[in-house]
Amino acid sequence: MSTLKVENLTKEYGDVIALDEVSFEIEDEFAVLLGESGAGKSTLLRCANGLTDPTEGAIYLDDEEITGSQSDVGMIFQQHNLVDGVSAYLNALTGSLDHVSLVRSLFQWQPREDKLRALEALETVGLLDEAHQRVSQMSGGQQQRVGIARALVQDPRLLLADEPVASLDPASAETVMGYLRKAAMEHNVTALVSLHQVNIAAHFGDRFIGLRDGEKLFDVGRDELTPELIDELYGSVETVGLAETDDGGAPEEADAVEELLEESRRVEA
Ligand SMILES: Nc1ncnc2c1ncn2[C@@H]1O[C@H](COP(=O)(O)OP(=O)(O)OP(=O)(O)O)[C@@H](O)[C@H]1O
Repeated sequence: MSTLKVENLTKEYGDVIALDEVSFEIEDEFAVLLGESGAGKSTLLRCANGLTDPTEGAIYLDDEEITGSQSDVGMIFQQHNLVDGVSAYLNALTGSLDHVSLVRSLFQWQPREDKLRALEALETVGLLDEAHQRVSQMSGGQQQRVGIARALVQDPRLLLADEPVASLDPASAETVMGYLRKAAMEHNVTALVSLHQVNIAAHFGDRFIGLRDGEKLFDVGRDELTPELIDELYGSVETVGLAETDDGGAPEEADAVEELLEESRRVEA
């Protein structure tokens, strides 16, 4: 159970305003950051992870201001950032490196509870049977699941993921997102995930925050994410490469999103 509060967050890089007074609060939710390239998604996640200092405003995790890298914030990257030559298990174990050094983890001189946590995390992402496989021999989707396990071993209060499935094929992307959501739910962790793929976002998110040119365009729940909002967020159809229907009506992806949303509402009803 955790609350992430983003308060009037502004980040400037010289003349570029990457984030402009963005505010929202998420609590025990699986929230998705949407927006086209350059909208400010990565900058917001970097501020939430303490990797970047805001120019103005602040981010709070359970009322404590985030000021610098925090061990209770787990981060999942697009390029898994794993150690290739070693097993999934040892990679997961490195999630607890705030407690002990890399050398100790490689020689497995690690507390028993950390080892158990690494195995439990691999089980959460469906990789317990592959624990001793080298990550270099795993698929991109499996590697990303190891990345999720590693973040879980940190025992985080907040999970952040920056385009975690951008480099995966659609089927693997769905699988990885399923495990990411399961990981957040099972561990009661608030999650903030940036995604390009609107259909995947609609399938997995509880909450959607749309950024455009560094400003918050919307902050809506599952029932309120409409094709019109998506259109407004991405501007022209060409911008996101969506196909327009023959009659010039709603883009095909917007229709697909609406269908997905209806389906998830039916399932929840
Ligand atoms: N270190 C930096 N120095 C200067 N400008 C930066 C830096 N990082 C980001 N920017 C600028 O800030 C704006 C927001 O970038 P950001 O990477 O947060 O967007 P994004 O939504 O994550 O885009 P993408 O989906 O392409 O990663 C962009 O105009 C970008 O060029």
